[in-house]
Amino acid sequence: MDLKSGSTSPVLTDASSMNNTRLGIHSALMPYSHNGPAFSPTLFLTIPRKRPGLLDDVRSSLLDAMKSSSPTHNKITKESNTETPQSDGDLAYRNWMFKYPSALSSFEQIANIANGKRIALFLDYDGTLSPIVDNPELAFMSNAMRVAVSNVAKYFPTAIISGRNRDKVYEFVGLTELYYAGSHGMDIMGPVRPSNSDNKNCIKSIDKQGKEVNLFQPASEFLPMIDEVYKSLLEITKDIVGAKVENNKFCVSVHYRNVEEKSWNTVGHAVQEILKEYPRLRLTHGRKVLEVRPVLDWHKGKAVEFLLESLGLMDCDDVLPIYVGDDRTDEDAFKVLRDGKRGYGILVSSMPKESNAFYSLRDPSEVMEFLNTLVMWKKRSVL
Ligand SMILES: O=P(O)(O)OC[C@H]1O[C@H](O[C@H]2O[C@H](CO)[C@@H](O)[C@H](O)[C@H]2O)[C@H](O)[C@@H](O)[C@@H]1O
Repeated sequence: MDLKSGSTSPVLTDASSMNNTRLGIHSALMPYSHNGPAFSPTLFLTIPRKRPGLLDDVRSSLLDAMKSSSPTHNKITKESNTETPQSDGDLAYRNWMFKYPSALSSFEQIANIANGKRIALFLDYDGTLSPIVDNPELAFMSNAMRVAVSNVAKYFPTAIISGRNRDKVYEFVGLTELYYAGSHGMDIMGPVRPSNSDNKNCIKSIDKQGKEVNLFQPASEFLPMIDEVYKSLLEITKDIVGAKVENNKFCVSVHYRNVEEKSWNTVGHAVQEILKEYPRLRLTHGRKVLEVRPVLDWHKGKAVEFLLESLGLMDCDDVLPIYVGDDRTDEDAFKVLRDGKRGYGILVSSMPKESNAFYSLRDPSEVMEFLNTLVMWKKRSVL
């Protein structure tokens, strides 16, 4: 693969730095960017030096970030599997939807733009295909959702891009016809292409069906380090009631969803203590989860570009990538699509929040409806 100089910021997406310019005409109507994939000559980020004496600031800002990492885990309603907004919140949500219209009510607009184009679909897993639940081991997707994903994959190349261990997300989804990227895109199983044959991070492998595939693991050298950190995190958090550490192969998740709020500081502090020993690892945030990952210029947005390239869809004017996700880490993918003026990010959220996405869906049940609508539209258009 051709490694070109990177244009994507290595800094985690921050609402205040987002380009919120809402274009009168959707950027997907504009010509595609022909800049090619934004791969850095070196994948490593520059580690910013912290000024000494800022530890307290760092700690309190970590706690603030932990508090704002996910809407309060309100009771999940049986019908919609959503974290129900308050009634004030409803008004705020409706106002927010002017900026991020529903991908369902805007479907006709999306379909008009997609007309004559090949859609490539990228789906996050947790909070997008499966509802957010207290126990990450039980975050199953429904059978109806599985059927919807399977149907959509019959018409469009479809990939799941998750923060989880790739094997784990495959176990949850269980569909062989998809492409899978785990560890926030640091573990991609995709098709073999001549373009990736000379990339040192790519190896040919055989998938569970015996098909030759390409395995892209840009963080492979971090594997022993991540294992070590996983064990240390298990040890250091073992007395924090409700804390859960998950090994996601090239990153580690430290869940605090089930930890009493008064102990969140203890969780954050424990993770920071471990990280002091590992300057080549960094901390990012998900929904009530702290994630430890390599200081590597690689994220879900780069994974989208990598997959588009691997599928031979990268520099094609007639390809429309759509990425559906709910989390901060999905913002990297939304940003890549927005900055590249190629396609749509769809944010799954039942709460207003700033995003680089163009459209919104409220919860996984709306994601399923959107997937089914895409399939119906495609079926009609091929008649
Ligand atoms: O990229 P994703 O597929 O969205 O994965 C992100 C993280 O998802 C999981 O954690 C989240 O979902 C859990 C189950 O609903 C929930 O309990 C937790 O609070 C959420 O943060 C997963 O367990 C993590 O490893 C992923 O990184």
